[in-house]
Amino acid sequence: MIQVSGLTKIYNTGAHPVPALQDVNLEVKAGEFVSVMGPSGSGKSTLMNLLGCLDTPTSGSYQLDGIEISSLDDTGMAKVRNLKIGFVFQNFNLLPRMTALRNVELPMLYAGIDVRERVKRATAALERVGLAQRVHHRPNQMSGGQVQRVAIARSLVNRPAVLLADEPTGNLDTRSGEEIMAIFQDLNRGGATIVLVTHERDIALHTSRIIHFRDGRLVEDERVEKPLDALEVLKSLGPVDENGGRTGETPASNVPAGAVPIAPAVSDPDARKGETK
Ligand SMILES: Nc1ncnc2c1ncn2[C@@H]1O[C@H](COP(=O)(O)OP(=O)(O)OP(=O)(O)O)[C@@H](O)[C@H]1O
Repeated sequence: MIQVSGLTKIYNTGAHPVPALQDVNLEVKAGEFVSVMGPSGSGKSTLMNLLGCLDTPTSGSYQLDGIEISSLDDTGMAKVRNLKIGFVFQNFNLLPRMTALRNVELPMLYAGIDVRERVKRATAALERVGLAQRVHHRPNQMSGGQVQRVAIARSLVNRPAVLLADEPTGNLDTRSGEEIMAIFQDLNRGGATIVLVTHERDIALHTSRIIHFRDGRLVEDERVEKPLDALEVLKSLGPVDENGGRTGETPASNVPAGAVPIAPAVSDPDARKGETK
């Protein structure tokens, strides 16, 4: 799915060139769930910007889903970005005045999909992340975890080849972070290819492979024998309190089981039993 060879990015913006990425070779197969770790300044964001077609490398090759990205012009990159890549960011990047539904519709608007299909797909994506009851809410009417789930729904609607998530749990409390990881794990089990940047090893341990960066170089490619199961971790965190565990969060009991195909918002994983996908 992703094939990177000799990828190098040198920033020439200051007095001295900064080699942010140096000779990176990496393959991510379809259906893999990979995390990227490394100290601040090690090149993680630079890598994600290149993988996400938001920036061009100084040298090296990058193929996504069989397309050689380094040979594309800006228009070609924008097209690949919109159709092949789903982004999830730490700070959510939703439009504050728009409802969840409208936010999720946006990538399809840019892709020229008609309004009926947009609403249908956006509604289904919001249901998939457990937000059937929140489609007409705006971001400021939802908890951080819910807003991030809207962002994940938005990242899915164009059926991307790969999901790129940059610190998606960075602004969330432990439980909300686990709920987000439960969604990613469920998407991955359904076949999604996911690359996720995190500073937290506990989060990285939910993925089956951890790629470590240091000083712009890929220094270790670690296999995780038994990735943590987010639903199990949620179970170990105990039940949410009467208010859903945190201000503004949906109490799990308010989410009808039928509307939550993957049930990451439901803190009791047993509640998923008997559901069909
Ligand atoms: N636009 C830019 N212009 C100049 N230098 C840059 C630019 N973006 C990043 N850098 C430099 O490139 C190097 C790698 O930065 P990058 O943001 O990729 O690291 P990171 O691992 O994502 O760090 P963090 O965890 O703090 O986000 C750093 O030395 C950084 O200062």
